[in-house]
Amino acid sequence: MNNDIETILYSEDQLNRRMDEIGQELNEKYANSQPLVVPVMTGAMVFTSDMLKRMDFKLVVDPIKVQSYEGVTSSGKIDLIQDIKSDVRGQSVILMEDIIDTGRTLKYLKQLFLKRGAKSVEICAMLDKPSTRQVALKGDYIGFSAPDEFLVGYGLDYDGLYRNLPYIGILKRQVYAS
Ligand SMILES: O=P(O)(O)OC[C@H]1O[C@H](OP(=O)(O)OP(=O)(O)O)[C@H](O)[C@@H]1O
Ligand SMILES: Nc1nc2[nH]cnc2c(=O)[nH]1
Repeated sequence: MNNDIETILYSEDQLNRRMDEIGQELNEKYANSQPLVVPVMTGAMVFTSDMLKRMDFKLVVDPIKVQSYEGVTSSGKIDLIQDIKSDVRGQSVILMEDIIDTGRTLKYLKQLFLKRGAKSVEICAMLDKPSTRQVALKGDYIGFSAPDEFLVGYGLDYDGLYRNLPYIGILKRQVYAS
């Protein structure tokens, strides 16, 4: 285990097993449609690439990049850094995320796509922290309900680091308190 990690919360095996289940749900729901899958970069990169291998329906992938965190705190302001290329009018959109925390990022993106004319917008996230929600936002496909801790690994970063860990763990406080 990486030295900066306090505890592993979700092992690679647990993540894979849960993704198999979510994949089945998505395959049932989207069997006869062709959704636009939108990974919210950069955090959703690892989760999305693993989930895509479990999706057996026709789909198009078009990433979007937003940012709102400075260190371990939400700035409360969403910066749209790189937009999607597709026209979403009449499309079913699946937003892919590593984590829902305050809910601000996904609320902003869901509203943005609905305003642009998407037929539907669903949310698929590996983690959800319901206890830290600041705005009303519900995920449609959720891997795990997580505690109020700063988590890293499997796409989740602190200061750009730890995204490549194959598991999700709690970052030691001394790493970001120093
Ligand atoms: O529910 P919220 O409080 O809005 O938090 C969730 C967002 O925070 C992280 O992104 P971040 O802004 O750190 O950028 P990143 O994807 O590049 O890691 C994460 O990937 C989500 O997009
Ligand atoms: N790395 C990381 N990014 C986040 N963005 C919102 N919550 C979190 C979290 O717990 N960890």
